[in-house]
Amino acid sequence: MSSLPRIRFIINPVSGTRSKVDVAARIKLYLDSQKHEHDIVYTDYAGHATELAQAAAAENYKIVVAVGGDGTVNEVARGLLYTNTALGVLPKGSGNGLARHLQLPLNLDRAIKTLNTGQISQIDSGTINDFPFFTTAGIGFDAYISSVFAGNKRRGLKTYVELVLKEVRTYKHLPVKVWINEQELDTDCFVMAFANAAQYGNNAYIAPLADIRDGLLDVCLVRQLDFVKAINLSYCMLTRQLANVQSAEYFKTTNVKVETEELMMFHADGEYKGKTNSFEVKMNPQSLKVIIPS
Ligand SMILES: Nc1ncnc2c1ncn2[C@@H]1O[C@H](COP(=O)(O)OP(=O)(O)OP(=O)(O)O)[C@@H](O)[C@H]1O
Repeated sequence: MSSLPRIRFIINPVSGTRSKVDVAARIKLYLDSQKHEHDIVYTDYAGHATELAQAAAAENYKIVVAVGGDGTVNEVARGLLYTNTALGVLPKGSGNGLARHLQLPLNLDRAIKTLNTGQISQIDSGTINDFPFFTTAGIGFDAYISSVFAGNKRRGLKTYVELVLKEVRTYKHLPVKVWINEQELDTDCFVMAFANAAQYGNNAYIAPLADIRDGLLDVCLVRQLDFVKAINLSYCMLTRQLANVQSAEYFKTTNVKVETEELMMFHADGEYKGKTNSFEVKMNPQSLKVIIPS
């Protein structure tokens, strides 16, 4: 039996908006077979990627590569938390927030080649009510958008922007109580984003100061929003200026608690998780190994 380090590719066959290139053929072409052995498995259902990743970690695979969008990355990464197996990413989603934050190539062939030459690095992860996240979690408007997007057959940035512009006019802020950095705030909340990585994906920077290795959560609170402020906020997100705009408040912390009278929606890495009225968000420093460009 060969003693080369092993890589498992976990492909989500339903992710992505782009044409389906033959990923298996590209891996065969560009992965250095002198350095690694590899196998490829496909997910059969939502949640399957976590089981496949856990099994690979238990068998001491060196790297498990998520082939899909941030939903697939989340499922694979969850299965690798606190193990010796590193996460790789071949980005195939519409946002690719973690891949962009880690400066991984978005081009498939170059992303495969990075696995030959890359280095292993440790990053933080977070949890919202015990659901792990690696880029962002949130309550309020962004969770609402995740819930609508989840039921939408059309994917991609254009669909997402159209949805935000339509829904922002009618979505209402709610009163919340927040415990953060030994402060207690009674405030309105249109959206509260908890960021491990700087962006949602698509270079929309909700937390431009976020460092994925600092053990800290970057929190962005927007108390109220109207259409004009929303345009300004979107511009600031795309130009990395959100940490110092008037319509948003920005905090760095290790954990946050939020309580609401009315049920509020929440998401982890853009996946809608449900509604509740009590939230606890925490950091898990240095909890995941990832492979990044050298
Ligand atoms: N075989 C499968 N059948 C149905 N759903 C699956 C399958 N495998 C994975 N999933 C689910 O597909 C969902 C979407 O995956 P992912 O986020 O990777 O792609 P995407 O939605 O196209 O990308 P993006 O979020 O960037 O738009 C995940 O929540 C995952 O649970």
